Amino acid sequence: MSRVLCRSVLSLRLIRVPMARNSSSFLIEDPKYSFLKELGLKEKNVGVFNGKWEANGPVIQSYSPANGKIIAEVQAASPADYEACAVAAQEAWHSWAELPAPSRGEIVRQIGDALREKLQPLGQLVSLEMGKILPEALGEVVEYIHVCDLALGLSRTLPGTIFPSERPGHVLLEKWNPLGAVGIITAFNFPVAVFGWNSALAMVCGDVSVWKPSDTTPLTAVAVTRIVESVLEKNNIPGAVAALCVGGKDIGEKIVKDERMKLVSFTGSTAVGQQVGVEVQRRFGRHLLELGGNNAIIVNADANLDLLLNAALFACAGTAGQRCTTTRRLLIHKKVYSEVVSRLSKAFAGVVSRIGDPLLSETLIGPLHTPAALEGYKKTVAEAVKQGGKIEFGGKVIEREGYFVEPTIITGLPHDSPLVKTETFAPIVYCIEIPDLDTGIKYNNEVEQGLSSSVFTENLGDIFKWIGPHGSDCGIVNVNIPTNGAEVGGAFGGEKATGGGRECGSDSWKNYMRRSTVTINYSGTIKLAQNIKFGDE
Ligand SMILES: NC(=O)c1ccc[n+]([C@@H]2O[C@H](COP(=O)([O-])OP(=O)(O)OC[C@H]3O[C@@H](n4cnc5c(N)ncnc54)[C@H](O)[C@@H]3O)[C@@H](O)[C@H]2O)c1
Repeated sequence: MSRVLCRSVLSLRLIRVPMARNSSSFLIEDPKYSFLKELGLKEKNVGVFNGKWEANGPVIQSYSPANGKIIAEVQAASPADYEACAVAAQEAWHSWAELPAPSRGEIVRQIGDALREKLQPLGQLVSLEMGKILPEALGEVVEYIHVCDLALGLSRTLPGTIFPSERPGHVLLEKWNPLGAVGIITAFNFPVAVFGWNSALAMVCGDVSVWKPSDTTPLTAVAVTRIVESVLEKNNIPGAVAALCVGGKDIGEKIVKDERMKLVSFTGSTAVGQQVGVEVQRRFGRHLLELGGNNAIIVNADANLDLLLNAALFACAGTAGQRCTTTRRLLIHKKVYSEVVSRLSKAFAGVVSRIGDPLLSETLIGPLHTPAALEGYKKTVAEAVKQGGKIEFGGKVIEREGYFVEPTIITGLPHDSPLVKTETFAPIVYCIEIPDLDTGIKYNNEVEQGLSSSVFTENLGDIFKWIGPHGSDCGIVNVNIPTNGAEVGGAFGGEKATGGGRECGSDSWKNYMRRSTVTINYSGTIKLAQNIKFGDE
């Protein structure tokens, strides 16, 4: 319910206007934000890159959620601009796919280095435009750098298996080839990393991409694309290998329906992802879905509570609850329930004074991203109270400029209430008492989403139960760490309504390639498999 409301209010934020005449009040002109110019951003930016920067669509004003002020403007894509991107990307694919994978890896390595050079200003931009605190924003850029490193190694190790053939004089092997053009649609909350996860692997696999970022983080997308462009240009590679198409739902829908986009990698809400999945399937395209989460930590009776509380503070309140992996449910053993709720409330109280401007070093929690998210938070808190929930801590919007709320702990709601089973993208955690681990696992698994989960325990047997067939049904199954903060290397993604996609590590490269099973006969005679005799031979 709150998601629907969020979406309708969000659209109010996307004020599409003619280019503003008097733009002197834009934050980009404030020397405090000089890092924006270090990234090549201006008051008015072009949001479409197809090898050339040209856009004819509506103008989007990008706001800082910390103060509601306009940072700068970005001209988004028109339908014709999208078409130009798709055509240019396809054209660029021919030469890109012919480059040996290690040469493509070398380009991705250089992108990693170019990101290292711009780490600080790019992190600052993410912090200003998305609202996460600077250390987390820098971490997000570092994730892109790490995935470039991973992709570089992959470019020299992309496998292909040879199987023993049952036929003499035959070779049976698997050959992996690039897909072609890939559409990448990303969410607001990881405006750099999620593109990086997809782009770096897709590039070494020999694919080109058309990226449609969230229309509330368009400046970050322009800055990232400029960094990638600088490397492509230096190496005489067509820019459309990494095309950018800033836009809203309209451009997203074009990508989803476009048969030229062999894979659509979509990161966002479950509601939109479900439509995307169905539409892409309708044309028998491939999809990679990274959707919503409703993540739980189980606190066992024997949990190390110091460790748990340290983890839970970041997991529940960090990023103002705007990670897909944020902990939204704490399933706490009855023996330690009261202690955990009381100590967590104290920990939350300790960070309230450190909610504020995400660019300041003392800040631990920044704002929500939009006024719509603020409304979603208020609505969920009000509904929880109406349904008999108790606000143990927080529950209020902070009266100051920007979209700030208190991290919130709610007790007293049934484990299976619709509110508890819904992802509200804000720092709200429900505490639920459990009699034992089995019940905790049952509650963990009863929500529609299946992204991340964690148990805090010192018991080896419980750990193996948790990671086994009757344990957590999520894609990420942690022990004694928060549900959030994944590292590059392991596959990232979730089951059920989280979409089933995997990115960023392990064998997720397979998403970006097609597999051919090849049988080569060098025997000089035709032999059928299974020794079948056909005709009179
Ligand atoms: N599982 C993951 O890896 C992961 C990572 C980050 C965020 N998320 C999820 O994303 C959500 C928050 O992000 P959001 O608010 O930006 O999500 P959203 O679903 O509102 O938007 C995501 C993207 O889809 C585009 N879009 C909207 N309608 C579309 C349509 N009909 N067709 C194609 N594209 C369309 C948007 O413009 C945006 O670029 C949360 O649910 C969060 O859990 C998941």
